[in-house]
Amino acid sequence: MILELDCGNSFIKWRALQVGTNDSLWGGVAASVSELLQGVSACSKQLTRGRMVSVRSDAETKQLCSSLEKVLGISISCARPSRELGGVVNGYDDYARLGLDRWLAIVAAYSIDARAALVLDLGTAVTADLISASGAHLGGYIAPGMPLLRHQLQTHTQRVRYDSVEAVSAARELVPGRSTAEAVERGCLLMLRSFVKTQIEYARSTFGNDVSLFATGGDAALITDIPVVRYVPDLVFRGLAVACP
Ligand SMILES: Nc1ncnc2c1ncn2[C@@H]1O[C@H](COP(=O)(O)OP(=O)(O)O)[C@@H](O)[C@H]1O
Ligand SMILES: CC(C)(COP(=O)(O)O)[C@@H](O)C(=O)NCCC(=O)O
Ligand SMILES: [K+]
Repeated sequence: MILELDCGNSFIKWRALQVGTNDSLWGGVAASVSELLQGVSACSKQLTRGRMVSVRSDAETKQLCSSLEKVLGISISCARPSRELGGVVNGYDDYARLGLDRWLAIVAAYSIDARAALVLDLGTAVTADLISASGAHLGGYIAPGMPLLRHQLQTHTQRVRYDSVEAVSAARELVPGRSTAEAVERGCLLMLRSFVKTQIEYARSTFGNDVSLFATGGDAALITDIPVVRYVPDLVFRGLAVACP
């Protein structure tokens, strides 16, 4: 079995796959390395190798990779930047600076549908990337995601305070908020959704209606009701399989 790891800025997503399939028998979301090891321990005996993508610093990525290799007794290959992969050409002036999670999501989107696409990834940051029908990455956008939006308000004000239980129930609707939790959660959610809708309008004005809209990331569920957005939770993992076959 192969261990796949996607190290974002907030969480490490992982899953274990039977080699040659896309069916994961185990998987999870870990906030720390110890939580990751705890989760992986259920299937660690069956692992034969691993592959990893990380947007953390080179030093942290290297350290994480080598400690996992040691503990699990497998070798782990790490996705590296490239100018071209799977028929997609990286659109950055300096291709190595494009976030690897963005790059792999783009490559995966094009491997699913070789046509023009908008790829949205909603995590710590929210990113939007455009690909032409011929596989040219046109570039993209980076904005704060939900965790950063609410955190900025809480850290730069004195009275914006509420607990996580209030936050969960506040976000169920979008009508004007009648408490701090409702006002902030709905305000941030509206910002996020407006960003996404603007990206969709831009993609349609660039490519016409012949464009696929992909969404992934831990907060993608917040926008999947927007018509024709295709939610692919494992988009980054699918790209990782192309980068590290
Ligand atoms: N099981 C989960 N554990 C943690 N966060 C989750 C989970 N499911 C959804 N989320 C949401 O995912 C967001 C983080 O998304 P993610 O794509 O993991 O970010 P990153 O790649 O930046 O680490 C959080 O804001 C949280 O609301
Ligand atoms: C934009 C990101 C911070 C998104 O990270 P995430 O929200 O998935 O943790 C990451 O892709 C990154 O660090 N990119 C490097 C800068 C760039 O893509 O231009
Ligand atoms: K992201």
